[in-house]
Amino acid sequence: MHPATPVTAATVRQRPSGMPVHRYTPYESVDIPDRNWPQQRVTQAPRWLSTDLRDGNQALIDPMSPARKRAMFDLLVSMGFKEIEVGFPSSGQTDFDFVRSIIEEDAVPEDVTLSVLTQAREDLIERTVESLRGARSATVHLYNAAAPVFRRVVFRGSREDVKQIAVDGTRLVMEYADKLLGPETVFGYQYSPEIFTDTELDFALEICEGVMDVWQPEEGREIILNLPATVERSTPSTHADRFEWMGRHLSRREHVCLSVHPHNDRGTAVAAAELALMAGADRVEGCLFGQGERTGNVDLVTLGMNLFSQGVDPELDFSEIDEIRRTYEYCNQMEVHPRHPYVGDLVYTAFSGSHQDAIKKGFEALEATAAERGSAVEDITWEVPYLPIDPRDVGRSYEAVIRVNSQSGKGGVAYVLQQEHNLSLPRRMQVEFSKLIQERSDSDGGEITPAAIWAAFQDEYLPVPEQSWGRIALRSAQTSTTSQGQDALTVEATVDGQDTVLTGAGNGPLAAFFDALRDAVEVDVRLLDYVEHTMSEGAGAQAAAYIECAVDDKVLWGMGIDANIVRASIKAVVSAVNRAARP
Ligand SMILES: CC(=O)SCCNC(=O)CCNC(=O)[C@H](O)C(C)(C)COP(=O)(O)OP(=O)(O)OC[C@H]1O[C@@H](n2cnc3c(N)ncnc32)[C@H](O)[C@@H]1OP(=O)(O)O
Ligand SMILES: CC(C)C(=O)C(=O)O
Ligand SMILES: [Mg+2]
Repeated sequence: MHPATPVTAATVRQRPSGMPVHRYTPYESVDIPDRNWPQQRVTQAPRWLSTDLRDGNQALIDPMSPARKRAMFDLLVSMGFKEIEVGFPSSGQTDFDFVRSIIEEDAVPEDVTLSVLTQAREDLIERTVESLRGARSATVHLYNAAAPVFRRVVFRGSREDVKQIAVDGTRLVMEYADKLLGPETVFGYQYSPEIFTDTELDFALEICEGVMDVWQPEEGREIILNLPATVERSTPSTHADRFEWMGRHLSRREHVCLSVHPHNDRGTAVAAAELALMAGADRVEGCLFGQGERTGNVDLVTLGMNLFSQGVDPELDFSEIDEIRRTYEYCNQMEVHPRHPYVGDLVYTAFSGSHQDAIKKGFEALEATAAERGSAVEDITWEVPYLPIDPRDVGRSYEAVIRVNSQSGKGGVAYVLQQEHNLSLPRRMQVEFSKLIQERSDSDGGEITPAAIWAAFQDEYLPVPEQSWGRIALRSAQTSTTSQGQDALTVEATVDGQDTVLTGAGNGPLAAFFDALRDAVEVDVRLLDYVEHTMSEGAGAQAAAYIECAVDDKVLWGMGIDANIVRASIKAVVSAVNRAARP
């Protein structure tokens, strides 16, 4: 026996990377030992705000044109977003005009609230509120950075100074809203201490309280406090701790809509949002497919679909996910990665053998359960290995679920033949044929398309007359009964290039054919296994016959398709005999 060499800490010798680790500091944890969030579950959709037209748009090399903005806005509305951040109107004419256009063209449904972002500067606030004239429902979203480095280098002021910017900004928003907006506008307010993630918790709380003292939230007058991970710096768990801490300490909590706005710098924005919801957040801001500054905002499609896959209605419609993706790509001129959760080209595809086998069995089991219960497959709980959701629920077909390459096994090949040609190959025949496909993919490399699989299958088992090969080409077959009660068979065929009539008798048409082959063709055929099934229903239906036999000293499968099951099985024997002589 080969002596085992245990892998232990003593034998694994990783080495220091040599990278400048000393330049970075660990993120501070939160002292909240009785945290509740790990026990919580998200059982309903949060309020969603799409910031595709603001945070997403501001991160584009080429910001969206008015036409693209409009296409994005219409998409968001059609998906069911009720809060949409439509721009930064004081940034320039394009954003200002866009906000005006959707209001003036009455493109905003009654139940949709527009949100617009501004810095806490009077001229910008005035212009921002101005852009909302005539809106039915609108929120001004004011932000200023609160983190120490921003206080020091951007605002060059103390905590008190930075808090004052937020407090004054809030007062100015209220004054301009009173001055510029009429009674037709239901007006709301949102404040974000930007860089919340790097802001001391007590100061984030203090600044939010200062803002609330001005806005005076109460019954029917909520305030949205949005705590952004402007740059994601912590683990999702610490982020959740910070949300739980804020939720516990904020006054007037029942009038606060606590909102989470994760960016994805560490690649964990989705987890950060989910854990923040467990920690009490009410609302999520993000973008479709994670568009946004640097590594993006949190991906609202993944978040929503994660809820869906847990049986929670996301209250956003993803049922035509490819349509959403096309509009996203047009508007942002960005491509969705082939592995992007729920939508990428490859996310419902298995190449590897054991996955394909399990998926195929999963589909079969699902159909069997549905039949047993007398329900449609769409109405029973989804449970197919390796597929977290049914691709059809997001408008995808099963076409790409299984694709075949050199890593694929029998399951994948069998699945393709089943799906595309209604052929249910017996298990040992699957093994036989998949070896042939494997040899091909090993020698040619790359993927083997369903068309190529079918061509190989036909060539091997069902040669078409124009390209037929092998010793025997069948032309016709008739059965009758002998005086001794046996089955007699008369077969017209070309054997080794000669037109021949073969006759035989036996216990059943197959035995009769074996008898004929022994006498006239000098091959000894023994039946080992036989499987048949219909390929479709109704008149003109075809049947498939699969025969495993020993032809002289070779064991192999043959296959025949015909409207008549006897002819299908005769063809299957011919297929096996021909294959036995194929080099
Ligand atoms: C994390 C985020 O996504 S925040 C949103 C970021 N998005 C954008 O900035 C896109 C749109 N912005 C713009 O087009 C421009 O910034 C404008 C037109 C709004 C303003 O441009 P400018 O007037 O040139 O100012 P700029 O944006 O460079 O800001 C610099 C000044 O504003 C101050 N400032 C920055 N943010 C804020 C704020 N939130 N509140 C108050 N003052 C602020 C800075 O301290 C600086 O002041 P200083 O000139 O006295 O040093
Ligand atoms: C303006 C704020 C909310 C922002 O986008 C961020 O901090 O990431
Ligand atoms: Mg942001």
